[in-house]
Amino acid sequence: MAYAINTPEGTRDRLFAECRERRQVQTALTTLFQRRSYAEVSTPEVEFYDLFLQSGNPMPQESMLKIIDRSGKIMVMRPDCTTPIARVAATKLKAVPLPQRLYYDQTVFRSGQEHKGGSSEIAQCGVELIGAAGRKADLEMVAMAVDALRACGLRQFHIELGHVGFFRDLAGRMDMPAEAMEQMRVLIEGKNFAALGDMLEPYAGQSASTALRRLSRLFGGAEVLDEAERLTGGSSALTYLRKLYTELAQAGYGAYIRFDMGLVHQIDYYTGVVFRGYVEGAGDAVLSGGRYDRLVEAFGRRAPATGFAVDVDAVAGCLPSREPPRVKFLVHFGGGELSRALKAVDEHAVGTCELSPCENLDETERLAREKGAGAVLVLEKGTERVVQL
Ligand SMILES: N[C@@H](Cc1c[nH]c[nH+]1)C(=O)O
Repeated sequence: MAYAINTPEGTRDRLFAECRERRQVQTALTTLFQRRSYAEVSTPEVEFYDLFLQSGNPMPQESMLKIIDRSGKIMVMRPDCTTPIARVAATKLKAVPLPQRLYYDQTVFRSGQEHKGGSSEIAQCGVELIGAAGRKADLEMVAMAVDALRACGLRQFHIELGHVGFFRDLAGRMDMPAEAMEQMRVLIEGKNFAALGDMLEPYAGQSASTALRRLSRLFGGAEVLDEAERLTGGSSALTYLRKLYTELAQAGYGAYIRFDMGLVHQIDYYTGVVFRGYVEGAGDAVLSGGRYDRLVEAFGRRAPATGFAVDVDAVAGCLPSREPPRVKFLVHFGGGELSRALKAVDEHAVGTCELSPCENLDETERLAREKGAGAVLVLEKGTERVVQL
């Protein structure tokens, strides 16, 4: 049977500039993470599906790429980095005192984005602060989210803060069946506010329903907290967000912070502050994270935690494209001249000088012209000369 020479749906080859920009973002992020005392961990690309079942199936099953191993067990291509790291923190790192600061530079695999032209392979660089509850840890994480995007070279971006307690509190005040509650969560997550309005129509008499219908408007600067307070009569989630904001603003992060009280992540392990990073003018979030205080416990160790992951390619796609280096020199070298030839390449700016594999100078000159190089450096019998083309 004829074999189609292409890659599976949702995957693609990435060449030159894309790889360079991806590497640039990864280096900027991992350098920052190390500077803040986060240590690198790496987990397998395949995990048992049961790992995600044990942690309460935090993500839709259909988004996981599955493989059956030789014994018939279901495995999944790592759909998330946080769950395996929670497993590691509760097992391999059990004896290591908390808090633990961990970072990763890994790929996650999520299917279902292909129809939107999205990729099922997502390069993520992220951090997890495990074993730290409360305000200071949340402040560290949100500030680092801002610093991470800044370190990548982005200027026009913001971090949207929300709190899962806000929605949970409102939903708890509603007299509504559990399935309707879940349907409502899905509509809010998809920012499908028209359908949410229709769905809440029969509940119009309940006071929390007015606030839920206004969720789409509870989005913007710190004034959103005032409006949310007016609508709901206040909640501990709002008080907490206000405290965080005051301290972030004092530290100079205020201009980067916005609020979205309708922020509900698709991943379901969050228990407190949640946030997303957006670049001005780009649609999808480039950073996502939040507090997850019960995930590590699902693997046997009580440890509140918070963290975030950056979508490396999404950030790279927002950076101004830079001219790739161009070859200016070819080095033509004779017998016994290999070390001098390599030294010449190494001394030139990266990507501007390369060895010629040709045996005679005419061929090297032809090759140099083809490549658009302006000159050939000839190293023979201890001598050196430059042939301009
Ligand atoms: N794992 C989450 C991000 C995150 C890291 N830590 C907490 N949340 C994601 O992929 O969206």
